[in-house]
Amino acid sequence: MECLTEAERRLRDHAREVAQEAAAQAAETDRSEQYPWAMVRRMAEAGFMGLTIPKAMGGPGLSYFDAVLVIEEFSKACAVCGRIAVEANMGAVGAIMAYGSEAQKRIAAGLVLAGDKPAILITEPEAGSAATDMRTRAVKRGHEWVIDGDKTWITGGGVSRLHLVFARVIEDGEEKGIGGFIVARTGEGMPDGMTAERIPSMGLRGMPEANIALRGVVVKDDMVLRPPGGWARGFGRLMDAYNGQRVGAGTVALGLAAGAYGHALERAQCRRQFGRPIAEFQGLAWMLADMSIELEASRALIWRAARSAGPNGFPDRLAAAQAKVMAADMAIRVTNNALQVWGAAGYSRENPMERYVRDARMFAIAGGTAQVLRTQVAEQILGRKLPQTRDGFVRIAAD
Ligand SMILES: CC(C)(COP(=O)(O)OP(=O)(O)OC[C@H]1O[C@@H](n2cnc3c(N)ncnc32)[C@H](O)[C@@H]1OP(=O)(O)O)[C@@H](O)C(=O)NCCC(=O)NCCSC(=O)CCS(=O)O
Ligand SMILES: Cc1cc2nc3c(=O)[nH]c(=O)nc-3n(C[C@H](O)[C@H](O)[C@H](O)COP(=O)(O)OP(=O)(O)OC[C@H]3O[C@@H](n4cnc5c(N)ncnc54)[C@H](O)[C@@H]3O)c2cc1C
Repeated sequence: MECLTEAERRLRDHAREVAQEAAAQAAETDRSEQYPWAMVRRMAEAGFMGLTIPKAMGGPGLSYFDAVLVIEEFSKACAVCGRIAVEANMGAVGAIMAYGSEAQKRIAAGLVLAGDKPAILITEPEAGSAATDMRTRAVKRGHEWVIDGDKTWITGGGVSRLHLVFARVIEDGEEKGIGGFIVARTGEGMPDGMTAERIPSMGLRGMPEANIALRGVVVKDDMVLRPPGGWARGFGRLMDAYNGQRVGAGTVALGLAAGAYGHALERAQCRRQFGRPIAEFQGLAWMLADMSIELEASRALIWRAARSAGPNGFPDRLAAAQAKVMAADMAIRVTNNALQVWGAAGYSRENPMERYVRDARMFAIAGGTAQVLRTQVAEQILGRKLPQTRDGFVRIAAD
């Protein structure tokens, strides 16, 4: 029941083949907590970085659905590589390809096709779920902008070259809305005014997460990303693009859960207790059955969301949120049960099950928590805003 075209199947099989190399280095990447540079070079050579970059910009111009097929294969093998494939095809690069000037698109395409995984800087210490409370400011000064603020939990902070910084736009002394600012690293160090401090994390340890301080970062006017509709609608249009990354993050959750399930299925058939394979015990057989059902359901929602890319070229907001919530919650259950199938051996750091469990935990937090995304789903199906501030409904009533 795959319903893939011949080209899609070929792409998926190619990714599956290269992902075997990612599998071989996944344990060492986790142990060393080092970004897998060699594997990223391999992914770039094989054409998996910048799949969604249009042909006019030197990319293959593939779809979000094609990217999803690739991300799932890498995530089964090494979830860090899966996340790299997400940010090299969605999120910041998607926003720049949709809204950027020719020059901006060329810069982004050049970096990503050469192997860069861009970073998206939204979250702040006091503005996580409430991202619109961000305090980072970009103040217009002549033909340039000066950015000051603090971002946190920035994936790839310190290794990414291309940064898309979300900031409050201050023009003529007035606040206009939230916009995107492109900051690219040209030399070895961080861009002037930007510093990264690594945050030790539970899973996906080969991917640096960082606090990023922005102190007087200067961005030329031609590196400002101007989504259609003006600054007042800037955040919403940037989030349109971000829906692509939500689908990508859900795909990593799906892929790593599928990887853990594959190991559990094998183990259940070769491990024997009471003189027979443990798969014969109904308690485990039903656990495996539930895992397969949840995986197929998640894949169906992810594929539907990836294929939903509307006229703006991005996946549908409701479909993306539904798919991400389902995949994130599912991955926690499936990886945990897969470890259970392995018994004590699953608890050992000498096999990948405990890594899958740690790696799965982030997807119900990052990219919109499972709670916040449920509210987004509710808003879409009810067709009404559900304000989260205490005075939100009072304000709506007053309008
Ligand atoms: C959107 C929230 C921050 C809630 O904040 P507000 O209640 O202040 O905002 P809203 O009024 O709901 O929205 C403002 C504006 O944006 C539009 N919008 C919001 N979400 C979307 C969306 N998904 N798609 C399209 N448009 C969207 C909304 O319609 C309004 O537009 P107008 O002004 O009316 O035009 C909060 O709900 C939220 O999403 N919080 C989560 C923040 C988040 O996802 N952060 C991700 C950081 S990056 C990351 O984690 C990377 C991890 S990885 O990829 O693994
Ligand atoms: C591994 C990882 C990678 C990340 N990468 C990036 C990145 O590259 N770029 C970036 O900008 N950010 C990134 N983030 C940050 C991520 O987007 C935020 O962690 C997320 O949006 C939640 O914010 P918070 O952690 O501050 O939690 P909070 O917003 O403080 O939430 C704490 C708890 O309260 C709940 N909660 C909050 N508000 C509500 C509400 N209205 N209704 C119900 N429950 C609510 C949440 O669900 C959560 O359980 C990353 C985070 C992680 C863990």
